[in-house]
Amino acid sequence: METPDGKSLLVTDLYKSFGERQVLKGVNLQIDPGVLMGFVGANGAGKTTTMRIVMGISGADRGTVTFGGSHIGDEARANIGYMPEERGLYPKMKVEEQLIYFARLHGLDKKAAKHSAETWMERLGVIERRNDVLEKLSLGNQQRVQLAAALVHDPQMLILDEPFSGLDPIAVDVMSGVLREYAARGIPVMFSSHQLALVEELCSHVAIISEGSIVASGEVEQLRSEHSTPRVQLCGDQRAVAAVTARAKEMGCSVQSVPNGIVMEAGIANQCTRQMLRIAVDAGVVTRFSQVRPTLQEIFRSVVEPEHDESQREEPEKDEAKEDAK
Ligand SMILES: Nc1ncnc2c1ncn2[C@@H]1O[C@H](COP(=O)(O)OP(=O)(O)OP(=O)(O)O)[C@@H](O)[C@H]1O
Repeated sequence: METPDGKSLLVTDLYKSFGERQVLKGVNLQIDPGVLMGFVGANGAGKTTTMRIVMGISGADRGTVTFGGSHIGDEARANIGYMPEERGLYPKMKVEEQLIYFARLHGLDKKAAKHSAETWMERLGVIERRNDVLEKLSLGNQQRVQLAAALVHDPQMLILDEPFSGLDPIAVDVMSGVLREYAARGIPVMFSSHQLALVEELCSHVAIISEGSIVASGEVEQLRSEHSTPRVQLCGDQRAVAAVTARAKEMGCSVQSVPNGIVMEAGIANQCTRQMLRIAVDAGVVTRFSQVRPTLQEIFRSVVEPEHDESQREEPEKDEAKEDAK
């Protein structure tokens, strides 16, 4: 495999409307070499539209996309491994034949294409299905082949639209391992997902899109500190928990129950954490006293208003004349 030359993808101020409906309203993204970025947002927020514009499948009304500092064109896109949401393989073609075909399309010679196809079929656990037509495979296995098709040409960047949807836990591990490995090699990786816990576990960076605008982006750790209300968790026996709960309530501190304990907003509690701990220890047994870090789900909820979640609305009919059919 070639050494990547460290290119970044930069998306600047993308706008896109479908008819009267403005679906992208100034999307900005930067994915640097080695960054593994989760692209998250409610249904209809604009993830697929953004990725399709990057890949040249759909055109932007305004805005630019550069890769390695130059305006992105067909040549640069040929170096991107892309997994489209609608997938894009030939159902009646054999797995191996199909992978060799995609590798050849990207310029690999016959021998290199066969070698790469074999490597990825082996790595992704579909080598035994190499002579089966794609449609005979389970959906999860078809997705593994789809990933192989995005990787056979040794891309310099990965853009994957919901690569984890419908995968079993083993396939999730395989997919996660491959994405981590690419990022570790210095290749920028971006994928969309609704599985926030998975994104949180896997990604160094995250971008949250809501109603066509990026509402939060950056390193996951940085977002945690930017979007958190300081909170502390206290767990212990019933007496310890009851004593602290009573004191926290007296102080007007918001308290939430969790198994074997409580979480307090630290705004007030912070000033008297030692006092709280002493009250708990004096009253009973304390098994845990720690700061609570917000999950990606909580950050997501805090930046995406429920009314912006299109999954809670009626979905309007999509334009029949899909742009990619042009
Ligand atoms: N070709 C099209 N014609 C008309 N509207 C479209 C077209 N493509 C997308 N849209 C609309 O644009 C909005 C954004 O869609 P998009 O597929 O980018 O969202 P998404 O964030 O990927 O959603 P999901 O998580 O559900 O896949 C939606 O309201 C969708 O209905």
